[in-house]
Amino acid sequence: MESCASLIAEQPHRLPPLQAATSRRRTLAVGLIGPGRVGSVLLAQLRAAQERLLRDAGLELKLCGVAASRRMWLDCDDPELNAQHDAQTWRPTDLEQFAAYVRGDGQRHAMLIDCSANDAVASNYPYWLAAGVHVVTPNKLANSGPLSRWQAILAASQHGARFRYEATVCAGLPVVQTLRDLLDTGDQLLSVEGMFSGTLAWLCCHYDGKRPFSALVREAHALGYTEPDPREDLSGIDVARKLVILAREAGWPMSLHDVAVESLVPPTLVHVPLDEFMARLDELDAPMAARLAEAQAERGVLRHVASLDHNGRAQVRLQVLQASHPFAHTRLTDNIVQFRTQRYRDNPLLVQGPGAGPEVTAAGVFADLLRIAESLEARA
Ligand SMILES: NC(=O)C1=CN([C@@H]2O[C@H](COP(=O)(O)OP(=O)(O)OC[C@H]3O[C@@H](n4cnc5c(N)ncnc54)[C@H](O)[C@@H]3O)[C@@H](O)[C@H]2O)C=CC1
Ligand SMILES: N[C@@H](CC=O)C(=O)O
Repeated sequence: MESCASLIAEQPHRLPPLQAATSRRRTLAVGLIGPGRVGSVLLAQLRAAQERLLRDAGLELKLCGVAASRRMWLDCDDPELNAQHDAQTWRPTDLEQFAAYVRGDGQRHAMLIDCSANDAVASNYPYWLAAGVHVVTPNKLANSGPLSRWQAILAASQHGARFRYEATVCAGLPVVQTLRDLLDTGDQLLSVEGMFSGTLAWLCCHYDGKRPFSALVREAHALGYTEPDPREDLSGIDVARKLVILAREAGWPMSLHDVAVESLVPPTLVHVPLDEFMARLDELDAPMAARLAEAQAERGVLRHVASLDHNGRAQVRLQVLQASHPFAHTRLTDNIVQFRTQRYRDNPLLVQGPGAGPEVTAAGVFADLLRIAESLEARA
């Protein structure tokens, strides 16, 4: 990855018939942090949509910069600068400088998209929002981390700049927005139950004893379903974060330590470096074979299930479900979220579909960008 131009390569796209020119032309300067599996797909999606958005919606997306953990590239969208070698070579990552560059003189609309899984990046959100820069992210650490930081982010987003994070829960599925709509229209959340891990859903569907569990984890990692460190998925922490995000959305001041989590990571592998964990993945095979045998003896299936209720009870665990259970028939990376509310007390509201993978996650982030863009006033 040497140049920004190569990070956001041209994508083929079909154009719909020309529509009326827009009366509300807006420019949105965008900086992307974390061009990994999700971030690089998002860049391709944005690049592919740029011309259509300008023509059909009057929205000019200016892709101003990309920052990875050690290197950043600025001026991505400036053809004149792109033609000059120097402007396109990387420089060491400095997020303060990066944010200032994307924000510009403060007169234009600006947005930072955090596609990292990094806590230090999330710590910047209150400052970026306070400086008028919109923030969109699939990174769960801000919403499920320290309560005081999350409250600082909410406070900073009350003054104009907006913060959106739909893809933090079940990737591209409309889960956060569905809950927001229920609450904003006066409903009350009673409980949430479901399957919130695309990785664990995929592993449970594929694990029938023919291939070792470790081989399937490696495949899920290669497919981009797992977190950068798959222990986040296997330990149940990633799902616990999603429960905390939904609980806080409902106004319940919950934290990670309030969630009872069953981990599938053997204690001997919890603290080893990621490389060593991946090399020793086969240590998961015997305990998982025992869990599968238990499920088969009960004529059931293994499913990774989580729940949260209005009394603050929250848990994440691997369960044996009978074939008659609605969660037993999910496919591939399917997530299910079952909201029980005052209105949907007897017959819960369900959201279901693929809950992991770079394409669907990037699209969830992109949709957040568009919702913010819809609310922007005309400004060059
Ligand atoms: N893969 C999926 O299906 C889903 C992922 N997510 C979230 O999306 C985010 C990205 O996931 P992946 O793309 O799979 O991860 P990844 O590991 O492929 O990419 C992460 C990127 O962040 C960059 N990065 C790390 N620390 C940084 C720092 N301090 N400053 C700037 N950049 C930094 C890395 O260089 C890398 O490019 C994570 O927060 C993950 O939880 C959310 C929903 C679904
Ligand atoms: N690793 C996560 C990705 C989405 O949050 C999962 O598998 O659900």
